[in-house]
Amino acid sequence: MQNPEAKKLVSIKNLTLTFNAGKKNEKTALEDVSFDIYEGETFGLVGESGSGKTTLGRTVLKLYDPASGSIEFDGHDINKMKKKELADFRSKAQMIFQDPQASLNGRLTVSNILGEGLDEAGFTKNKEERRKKILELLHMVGLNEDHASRYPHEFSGGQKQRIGIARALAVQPKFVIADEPISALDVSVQAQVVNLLAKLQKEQGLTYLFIAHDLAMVKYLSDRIGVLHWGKLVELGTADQVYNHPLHPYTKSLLSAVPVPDPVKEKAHHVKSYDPSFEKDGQERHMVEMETGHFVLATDEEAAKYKADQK
Ligand SMILES: Nc1ncnc2c1ncn2[C@@H]1O[C@H](COP(=O)(O)OP(=O)(O)OP(=O)(O)O)[C@@H](O)[C@H]1O
Repeated sequence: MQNPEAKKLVSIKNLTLTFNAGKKNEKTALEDVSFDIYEGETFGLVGESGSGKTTLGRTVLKLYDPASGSIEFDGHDINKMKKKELADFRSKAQMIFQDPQASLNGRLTVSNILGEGLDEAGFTKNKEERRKKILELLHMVGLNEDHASRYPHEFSGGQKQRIGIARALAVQPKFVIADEPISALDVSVQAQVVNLLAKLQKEQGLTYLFIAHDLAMVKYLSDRIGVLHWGKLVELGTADQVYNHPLHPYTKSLLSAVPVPDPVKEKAHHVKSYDPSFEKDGQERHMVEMETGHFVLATDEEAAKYKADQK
């Protein structure tokens, strides 16, 4: 948590969710899950495929009804919200999806995709203002005016994800669930999208629930991490605690699948610095892609070692 005084933005209590309840194919996807997400933090949620991460994200956005338990957003139970409160919640809490292609309407231009969000939130009084806001959103995510009239299929995966991010931010949310936002992207652009998310969080004071199966990336992004295993939260702690002193055997097994970077032994695939550089503990770092496909953040000295090792 960046600020120990921060208040709870999302509070999940004893959440249980069952698909196909009472049927032969009944499946309890979440069981008695409780945790809080504080304003301004990034909460990383990790677990293997099928552990319930996406289901949890969707339930927090009120896309699924839990069997029991509660979810509070800004102090209000989302399952007891009245129409106006619910509409407000829907714009305050947004999602960025794993597959940017599938989450963007292919029949709309980028301008209309972003404009739709602005219209929904009632942020556009007239055409000129709408156009200006669309350009602002494009610039915010590193795109430009020329991109506005194009369709999603005309963009690369990384650019599509930038549009997905701009779409989520059009309604000025406080809370963003990023559900494996870089998994579908080419490894060479993953770090750029992560940097963009980190930059936007700083600029706009966003709170993130960052869902991933890769503990290595989550460690660098998250203030705290929760580990889901078969629908249960088996570990919860600061990124450092979970990564360096895991308590649960499942977390340990997840970690053993994560290669621990060793500049001497492990060869890097690319050594790249991005602008703005990734920051950790107040120090600028290089994002280095390892041969295993994982990323590590390296100091100047470490990056130089990786580079030398590549030759
Ligand atoms: N709509 C649904 N109907 C029935 N079962 C579902 C549904 N959605 C998910 N499940 C089941 O619930 C469990 C949790 O799925 P979920 O998609 O939340 O996992 P996940 O951790 O996000 O996995 P992945 O990383 O593969 O996306 C799985 O066993 C899945 O098959």
